[in-house]
Amino acid sequence: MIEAVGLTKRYGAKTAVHNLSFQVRPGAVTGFLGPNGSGKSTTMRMMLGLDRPTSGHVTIGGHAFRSLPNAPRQVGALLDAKAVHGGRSARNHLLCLAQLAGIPAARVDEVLGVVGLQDVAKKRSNGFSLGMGQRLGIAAALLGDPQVLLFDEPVNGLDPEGILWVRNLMKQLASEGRTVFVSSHLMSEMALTADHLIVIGRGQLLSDMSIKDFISANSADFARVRTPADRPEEREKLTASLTKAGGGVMPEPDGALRVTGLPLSRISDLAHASDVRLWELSPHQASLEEAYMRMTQGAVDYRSTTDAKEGLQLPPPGYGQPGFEGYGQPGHAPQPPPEVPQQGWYAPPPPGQNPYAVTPAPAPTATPDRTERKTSEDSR
Ligand SMILES: Nc1ncnc2c1ncn2[C@@H]1O[C@H](COP(=O)(O)OP(=O)(O)OP(=O)(O)O)[C@@H](O)[C@H]1O
Repeated sequence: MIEAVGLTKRYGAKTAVHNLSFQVRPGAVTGFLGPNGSGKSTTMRMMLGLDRPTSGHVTIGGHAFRSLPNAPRQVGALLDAKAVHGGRSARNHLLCLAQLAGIPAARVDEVLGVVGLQDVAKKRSNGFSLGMGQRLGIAAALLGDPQVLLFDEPVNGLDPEGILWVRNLMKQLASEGRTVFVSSHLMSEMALTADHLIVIGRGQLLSDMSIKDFISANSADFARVRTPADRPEEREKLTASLTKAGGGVMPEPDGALRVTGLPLSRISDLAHASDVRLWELSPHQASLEEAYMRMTQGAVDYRSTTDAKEGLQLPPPGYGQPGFEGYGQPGHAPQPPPEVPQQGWYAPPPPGQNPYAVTPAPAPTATPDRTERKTSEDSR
């Protein structure tokens, strides 16, 4: 198990990680998500003893990484796949690592086979593609057959077959009872791979729960209802009936109705009782990506200047605020979205509390330029 307690890292005036506390349990794949610059790599580096926390601590199996006896046999990590000596062959690179950790050479050939690099094992790694480099990094992480594995963007540069392979590998490692902690920006992939999610924004914990709970806590499920296009009066009759029954009703641009607060069966019964025919009645469940966008909307440092909100619907006034009673109230005209402490495009806020909607995070200054990384104890 990995445990972070009050973990904080400051680089001069810059707070990269602020008071993070969470546990990563064995037997599951835990996804580590957050916008660019939110502190994921910094957190992982502190886990691996590559950066020293300013305050707080992080332990693996109850020990700080630096005091773990024979750490490579207990913890394997892929942080930066390019961190290899390009003049060495894949096999020699792994042999060096194995010798340093007292791991038998036979294990090197074993992991080369596991990651599918056996045919290029004798080739210099500076001729490797991005995907081959990732596979070599994963082989290095697996070398000591460790119980705890950390992967920073493991599918970066992999083709679809490679991505599927990594997904199955992570799941298999977790099913063997290992602790698997993996960061990624690929939400669709995370949704298929991870059981549990830890989400951070601007160095602070935003969420720590199962994927299923995360999606339901950060999405507004609704039903799409469509009545015959040539009978607007049926649409109005149904809107009145659904609203009277306590549902929220909002028209969609294509003529359908977006209904919240009523189960599908109730919508169907109300339509039947009002003598309204339905051409469509379908549930809409948010994807992990939608839920993630809502959760992190106030914690994104870098955004395009082009208008990515095109095509997104404006939420009705009060949406996501305590006391909001649904769509379809009389006189509901689209209003500008509530203030969020960022510029850029807007996605509707989560139904629950968004920490950034209430208390803007202490804003560590964002510097896309990382030239200052050369400072202090950055030992990479
Ligand atoms: N050695 C350093 N010196 C100064 N600032 C740093 C250093 N390392 C990280 N930072 C800053 O800390 C913040 C967090 O960076 P980090 O690389 O941990 O984020 P991340 O979530 O991994 O980002 P990405 O998803 O883009 O990889 C960033 O603003 C970054 O510029």
